[in-house]
Amino acid sequence: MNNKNYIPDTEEEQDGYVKIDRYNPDTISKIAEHYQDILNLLGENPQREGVLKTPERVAKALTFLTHGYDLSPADILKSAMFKEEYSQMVVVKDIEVYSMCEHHMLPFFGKAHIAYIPNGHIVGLSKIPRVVDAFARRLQVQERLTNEIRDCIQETLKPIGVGVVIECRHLCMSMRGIQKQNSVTTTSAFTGAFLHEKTRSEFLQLISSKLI
Ligand SMILES: Nc1nc2c(ncn2[C@@H]2O[C@H](COP(=O)(O)OP(=O)(O)OP(=O)(O)O)[C@@H](O)[C@H]2O)c(=O)[nH]1
Ligand SMILES: [Zn+2]
Repeated sequence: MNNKNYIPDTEEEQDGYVKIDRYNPDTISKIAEHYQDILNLLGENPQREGVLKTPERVAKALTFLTHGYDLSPADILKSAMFKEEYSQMVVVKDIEVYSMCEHHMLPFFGKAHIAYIPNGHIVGLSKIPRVVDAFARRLQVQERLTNEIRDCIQETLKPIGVGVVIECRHLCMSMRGIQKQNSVTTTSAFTGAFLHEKTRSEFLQLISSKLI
């Protein structure tokens, strides 16, 4: 897998990535200590009752919000692949996405729509949103998130093609910076059959239809 965000299996594969003991109390309290300083630097009184436990809360929240670093999306898919002769498009749409932009560490959130055409194997449906989460719960840009999901499904399940569309709002563009409240960013990534107009149109039509 040509992807630097994957959790490496061996030391040699690490390529600069440090695996941390995410839920270790020492790690949480180290992060919390930094947040105590940050509160001070921001003009808050860290001893004020309401924010006394805030550094620890933030540390726990950030630990959760980045837990994707500990997951191997390929292994998630491999855990539920089944031999099946279904050869039509499988679409899982409206998957909630919560991620954080790597530039400002502010949330971006929205929906992912994912499709693949099986090539002898299908995957457990829940594994697709799990793969989305495994990549989203890291510091990201929407474009890389989109490509990583596509590449993981293509390389692991080896389907006839994969389609990924993600639509998100970025808080770094609404709460601050340019302060545009209604802009939505759409990204897409395709492989195989989805590179052809007809298949791609079917996918785009299915994700925009309201069947239920
Ligand atoms: N392409 C892309 N850009 C992103 C994403 N999330 C945030 N950004 C952008 O990252 C850019 C960082 O630009 P900089 O000029 O270094 O940062 P900045 O001074 O805070 O920029 P402004 O947001 O324009 O105030 C901004 O244009 C953000 O809108 C993303 O998922 N994809
Ligand atoms: Zn940002």
